[in-house]
Amino acid sequence: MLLFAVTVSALVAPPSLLRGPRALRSRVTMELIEPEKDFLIAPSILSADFARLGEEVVNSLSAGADVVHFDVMDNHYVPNLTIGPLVCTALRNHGVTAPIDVHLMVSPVDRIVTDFAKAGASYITFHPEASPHVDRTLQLIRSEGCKSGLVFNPATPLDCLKYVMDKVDIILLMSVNPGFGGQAFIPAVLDKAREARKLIDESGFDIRLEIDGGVSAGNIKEVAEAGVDMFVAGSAIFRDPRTEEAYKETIDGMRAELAEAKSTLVAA
Ligand SMILES: O=C(CO)[C@@H](O)[C@H](O)COP(=O)(O)O
Repeated sequence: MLLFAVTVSALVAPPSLLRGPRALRSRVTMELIEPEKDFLIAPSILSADFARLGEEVVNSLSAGADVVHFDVMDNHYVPNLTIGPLVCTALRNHGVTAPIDVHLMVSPVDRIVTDFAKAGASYITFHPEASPHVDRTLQLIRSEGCKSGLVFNPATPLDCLKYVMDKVDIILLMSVNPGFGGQAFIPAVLDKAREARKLIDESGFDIRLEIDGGVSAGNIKEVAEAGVDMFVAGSAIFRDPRTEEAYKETIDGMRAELAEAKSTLVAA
């Protein structure tokens, strides 16, 4: 399993961030340091209680989550409308220091990238169908000091990846059709995960393989064994009772399954 290396260049604030306030600048650069773990768990705040968002995010992180998954929907690229850069800034101002993984389900993409970088995004991912110039958008994200990534819907092939492998830090496979939480996992995506894992390993680049949709303690082991190392889970984590203890129980259950997956992977 590949881990991200933290490079010196990744820690240097790009010119656009240097225009921002000093406090924000140091927070943003700090959050580019990824947790040194084989597997990352990223609760999707789409299923959080938005009336208590700061508290919900802090509880999920205290419960053992690694990354905050931040779903941005525009009611154009996907049939739902959620949150933007102001909410990302609000989470940073609330004291959230974990990496924020911004999943853009918006079209067009480019004009919102800088705003999210300034708001404290750590990763920014987008759908290739939503940007006419995929290579340029990936470069833009990195030039803003964030880790860049592409998102593939369940029926979207990975074809374009081979041309931009050197420009992605993360590949996100949707295991549901984007737009809503609480949908059932689409098993055909497991084959795509194996395909993506092969591409990553053959490329030699440090690239995370993330999955999003219908992930729970019940299927996370199988997903990890297919080569995934970053797991978004919304409704499996943010559910009643909405307490840190309940979130910890769920995340601990996922980690136990991941430990088993790791044994299988090491033995193979
Ligand atoms: O991006 C999306 C949906 O478009 C996801 O992040 C969902 O929010 C995941 O929710 P669950 O399927 O885990 O409930």
